Amino acid sequence: MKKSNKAPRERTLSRNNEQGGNWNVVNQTNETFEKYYKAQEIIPEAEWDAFLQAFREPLPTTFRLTSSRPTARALNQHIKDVYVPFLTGIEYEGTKLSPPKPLEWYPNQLAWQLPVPKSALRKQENMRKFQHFLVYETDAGNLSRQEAVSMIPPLLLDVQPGHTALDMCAAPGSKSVQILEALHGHADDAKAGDAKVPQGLLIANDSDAKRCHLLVHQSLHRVPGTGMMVTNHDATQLPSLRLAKDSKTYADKLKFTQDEENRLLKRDKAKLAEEYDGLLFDRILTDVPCSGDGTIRKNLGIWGDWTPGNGIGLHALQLRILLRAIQLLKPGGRLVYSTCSMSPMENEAVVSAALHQCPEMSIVAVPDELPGLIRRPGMTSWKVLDNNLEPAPHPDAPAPADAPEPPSAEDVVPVEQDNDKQREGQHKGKGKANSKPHVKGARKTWSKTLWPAGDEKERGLEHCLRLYPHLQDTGAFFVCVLEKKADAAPAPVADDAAMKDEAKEAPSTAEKRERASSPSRPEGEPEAKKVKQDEPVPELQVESPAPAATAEKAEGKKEHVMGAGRPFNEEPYIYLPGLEDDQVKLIKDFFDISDSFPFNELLVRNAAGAPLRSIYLTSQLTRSLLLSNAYTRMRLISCGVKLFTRQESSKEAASIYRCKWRLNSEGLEVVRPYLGEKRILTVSEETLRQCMEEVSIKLEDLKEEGLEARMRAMEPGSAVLRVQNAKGKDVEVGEDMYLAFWISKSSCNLMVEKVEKSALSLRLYDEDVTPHSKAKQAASSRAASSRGASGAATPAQPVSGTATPAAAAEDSAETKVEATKEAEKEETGEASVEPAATE
Ligand SMILES: C[S@@+](CC[C@H](N)C(=O)[O-])C[C@H]1O[C@@H](n2cnc3c(N)ncnc32)[C@H](O)[C@@H]1O
Repeated sequence: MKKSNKAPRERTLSRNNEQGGNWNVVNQTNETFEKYYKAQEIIPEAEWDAFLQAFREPLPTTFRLTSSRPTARALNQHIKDVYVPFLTGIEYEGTKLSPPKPLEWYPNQLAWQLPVPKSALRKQENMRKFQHFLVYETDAGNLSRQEAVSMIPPLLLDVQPGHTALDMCAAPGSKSVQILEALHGHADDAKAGDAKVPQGLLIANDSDAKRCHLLVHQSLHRVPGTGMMVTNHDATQLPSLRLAKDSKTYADKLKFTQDEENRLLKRDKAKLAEEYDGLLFDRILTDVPCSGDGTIRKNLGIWGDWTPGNGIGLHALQLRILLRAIQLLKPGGRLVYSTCSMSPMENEAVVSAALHQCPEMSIVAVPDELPGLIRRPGMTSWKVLDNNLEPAPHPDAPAPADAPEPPSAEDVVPVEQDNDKQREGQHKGKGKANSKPHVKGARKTWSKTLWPAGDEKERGLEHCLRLYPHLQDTGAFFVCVLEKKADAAPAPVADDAAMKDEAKEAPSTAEKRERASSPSRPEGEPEAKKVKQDEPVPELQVESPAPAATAEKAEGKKEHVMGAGRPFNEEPYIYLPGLEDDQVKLIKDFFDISDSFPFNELLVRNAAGAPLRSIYLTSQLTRSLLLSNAYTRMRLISCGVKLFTRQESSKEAASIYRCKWRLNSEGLEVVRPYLGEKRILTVSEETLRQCMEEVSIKLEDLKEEGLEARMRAMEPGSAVLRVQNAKGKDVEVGEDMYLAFWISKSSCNLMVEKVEKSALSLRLYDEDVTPHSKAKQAASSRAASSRGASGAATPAQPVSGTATPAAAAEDSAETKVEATKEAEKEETGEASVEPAATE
């Protein structure tokens, strides 16, 4: 690992401004942190210095390729052929850099590590090309920048194509993307001629609605999945979804209406069980909100904020989330519990308490999975210490009157380990989670579940994985793989079926009952007993306010009420009547789509249920779910893949096009195996380059011989460009490349998002030849020359915590705000693809 040249215990907090000022320095020490973890003996004494020193080093840059994409292999080769030599020998802070190397434990070596922080990529002129490569390929969905340790939980989840998977706390979504990739299968495993919409299901859930939208636009849009749904629930109260046993139940339905939901409300359980199963999952990820001290290498503010109470405050919420996950897991199913924290209060204590309450669960030892990954065993004993590092008062022992109260989640702001924007100095914990001194009359006791039960060895707690920064130059992480006995009691039908439409109605009696008995048990209730399948968790040994309140407060939105009763204003998804719909019929005919395409799984998103702007595709299972549950009860934020968008054009131009629907790039992969040759144009690499360089090309200007005639012979409208075995400057794509295209009466153009086009250009030609990039370059040189002419002075030193405009611009690219905006434009019909040529 590269050692920093700076004073060992200080690091620049804010991004350096490009003019070279250092303006804020963090003291990277915290005596309580050190004493606490020493007392917990989380690391052998001999490793202590290396452990601590590693936390003070900046985190290397890591990224992984989208394994389900056909581009994965070629792109990996491109990195080896182009970027490894390019980065070899580059100097950073006076030291020659070692080039990127694959993470040896990552399957097929599709993940990479570069021993410089992300901020260095931004700052260093000679690394910019690589930085642009990362930004563009990320936006194009071909790679994800993600912390190395954060890649581990989804890998250990062992998701297989066809599984039903649930990600309980999913935003911003890097792990959901990995799960989706696994559901789709590795691109190399796909057989030629495979013409199948991938089956399987991922429900990615998060309690924060804004973060759910981020999840859709920043992450999931990169790996479009027909079996993908995003929901917005408090994970401790995630409703059990119904699944009709017989597809006849919904055969004629296009929408599950509120009336039907209300009718179901009146059914008794037995009748309901005759018709519906409760949906259970093969795989569940619980990457719970946590205090996040494992991210201290990038969240420098934690150095100042850290207290033992931060971890203790979230223990109750974490346990409730895990218990709800266990209820929703299929017998024989696998569950991964993970945090980016090191405190045993958030890790082993949570797992141990869940195992005690759920004897059908056990820890899976995974020593042979991810060979090459250096891990340390889970702890089998630990101490519960208050903020003064004194033993906390056990609830069974008489506590002195001045004993401190336990910290609660209200006082902690969880850290999101995959937030691209580093919270340097902005960690909001601010050390608030201090165990409060006892206030007369309002005494809270410490939860028993914080303490080891004494049988941690027998329960196999050492099979948990602890990842530490000095082992492989990563952040710290905790991962536990659990499985449910195959012969565990089968789940009864979802008994929360009686929940009413949360958007419009006051909570029903059933809801109130559910909430009262759900994992948010208020303090003072009796001891826990075995949790039964698919019932709200009845009794837990946890003490803290209801999670609905705690999680939101933890997110800093005190007025916001989570869960049932919270407003829900999303548009409904409604299925089209398949080939009975005129527009679907037209699309089938125009694109020559084969009869085997699942036309009944096409749906739209508007209350009228009409194909107005976009047409989506879901998997069969998603369709069954949507037709078995009111979407408001599911709190469905997003689902499926957008396949077709109506191309708006002037009235005059519109008369030219018989079919105004264009194929979306994101849906092309899904629909392509079903397309006949009618709308596919095979072109040369020269034509591809010409299309990349120009916004729109007049047909007579096409250089490829005979191409103009071929295009004129086609009906105007959406088409697909095929470049066979495309080769670029240094790269052999090795696959046929398919790109969305538009042919008008006298011109044509690619229908590919600007960023995706730039990514492709960089990969093929080693430069961005797109008009978008040329325009940007021209604008920046105009700006530079006008600055030169006006003799502008060096900008004033920015105040602490703000970034220079250049850094801010890079940031926004990195946090993909732009991508979000683009995606939103797509939603509103303002497509970010190059406009179709007008007539
Ligand atoms: C550690 S982050 C998850 C990171 C995510 N798995 C990833 O890889 O991108 C924790 C997430 O839990 C969410 N969260 C907090 N309380 C929750 C609750 N009660 N139910 C569901 N999600 C919750 C937060 O909004 C946050 O997005």
